Amino acid sequence: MELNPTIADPRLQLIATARYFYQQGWMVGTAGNLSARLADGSFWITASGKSKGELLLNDFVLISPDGKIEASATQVIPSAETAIHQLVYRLFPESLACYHIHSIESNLVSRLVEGDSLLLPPLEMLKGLGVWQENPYCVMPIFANHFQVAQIAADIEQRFAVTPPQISALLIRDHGFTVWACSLEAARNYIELLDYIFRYMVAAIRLGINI
Ligand SMILES: CSC[C@@H](O)[C@@H](O)C(=O)COP(=O)(O)O
Ligand SMILES: [Zn+2]
Repeated sequence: MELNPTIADPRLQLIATARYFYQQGWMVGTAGNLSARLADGSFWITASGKSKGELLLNDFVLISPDGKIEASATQVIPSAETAIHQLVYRLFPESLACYHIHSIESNLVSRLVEGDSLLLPPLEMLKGLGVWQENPYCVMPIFANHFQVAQIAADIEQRFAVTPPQISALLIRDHGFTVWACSLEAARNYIELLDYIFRYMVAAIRLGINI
């Protein structure tokens, strides 16, 4: 089936964003997945196993809010991490985009602590993530990277029910990170801001600067 773009179809924007993330080295070797939610609560998500640098319109699957496939081209299956996107849209219904990337620095910083929280340095860049405080104390949740993605989603749901995240982002140890936002542009900015913060942390440690 050929899936034609329609008005308010986010797929072309997701294709451009995925190409940009791929060029940054954040989605190499088919890694990562992007989704965008529509007004009716369904969301377009990247198909599984596609090179994110050269996505086509047919490399997306439309998922209903309850997780059913509403539309897809033949021979594509939704991202293996669809359950996490679905959960994000359920927990944060104002979100219109959810992006997941694998950057080297996100994996390095996920090993800086043994616990389940990463303290981010009090950089000005935190304002871009919505943290407007003098000397901000901002902690990012870390989740274990289970082989079963459903287990990662269950862990996220359980933890966020008790402790909502300070920022719209989560880290999966030795895997990558996921952000969500109320627009596609804001989600891209969150990815860039966190990448900057993680690169800063790695560079600071290399220089022996206390973070
Ligand atoms: C390099 S494969 C990585 C995958 O296992 C997964 O973590 C990922 O981010 C991409 O999975 P996908 O099913 O293509 O959305
Ligand atoms: Zn992943």
